[in-house]
Amino acid sequence: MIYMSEVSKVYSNGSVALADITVDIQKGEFVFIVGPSGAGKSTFIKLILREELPTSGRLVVNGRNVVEMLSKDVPYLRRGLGIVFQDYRLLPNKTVYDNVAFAMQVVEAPHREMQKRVHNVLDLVGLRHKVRTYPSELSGGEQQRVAIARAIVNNPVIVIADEPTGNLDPDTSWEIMKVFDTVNKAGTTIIMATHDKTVVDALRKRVIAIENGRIVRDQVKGVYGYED
Ligand SMILES: Nc1ncnc2c1ncn2[C@@H]1O[C@H](COP(=O)(O)OP(=O)(O)OP(=O)(O)O)[C@@H](O)[C@H]1O
Repeated sequence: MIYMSEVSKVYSNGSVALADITVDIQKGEFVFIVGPSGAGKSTFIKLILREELPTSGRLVVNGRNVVEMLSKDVPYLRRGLGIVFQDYRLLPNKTVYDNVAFAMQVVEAPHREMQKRVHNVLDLVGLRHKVRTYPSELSGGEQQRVAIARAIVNNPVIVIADEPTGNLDPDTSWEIMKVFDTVNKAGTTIIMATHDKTVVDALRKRVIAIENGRIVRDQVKGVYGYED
């Protein structure tokens, strides 16, 4: 699903964000990316999304060679990827329904199919009753559930989440993690960068630890491994 071979990323200011990363993530896996601030976690995610290109190395995402990909093919890559951010990034002037539907309009889905699918994913995240609500009228946890609904509405093969529980209290974080677990059990690969020790230690999923741009640990039923 995701294959990196000897991938390095040096930003134009000379900052070495990733060095010699080799990793293989299979379909259906749930992977936590952990490590200290500045270790390279966000850069790892940006390479998968092709927001940044590796300086060297090979990178294949969902069967596509990301390094040699033409710019015009990037939207096809991104259609197979769902993305969830720490700060939700919902459109404030659109309802819950429209925030989720918008992701399907972009790919020109037929109207009926869209309605059905949007209601289905809002059911899955437990927010069917909030379809007409605006983001400002929702709690942080509810906003994040809308963001997850939006990320999965087009049936992506991989969902990538960058600190999705970073702004949430522990109880709400658990609810969000349950939603991710349900999405994963339905077969979607999940890659999540996080500083949430409680969540990582409780779920015992694969843990990849990055420090100074290098993978220092890759555990099958891993733990967070840091004190913060
Ligand atoms: N656009 C950029 N230009 C130059 N250097 C960058 C850029 N983005 C990140 N870096 C540097 O690359 C290194 C890795 O940063 P990255 O954001 O990937 O770390 P991180 O593990 O996600 O950190 P955090 O947990 O704080 O989000 C850091 O030294 C950072 O300063």
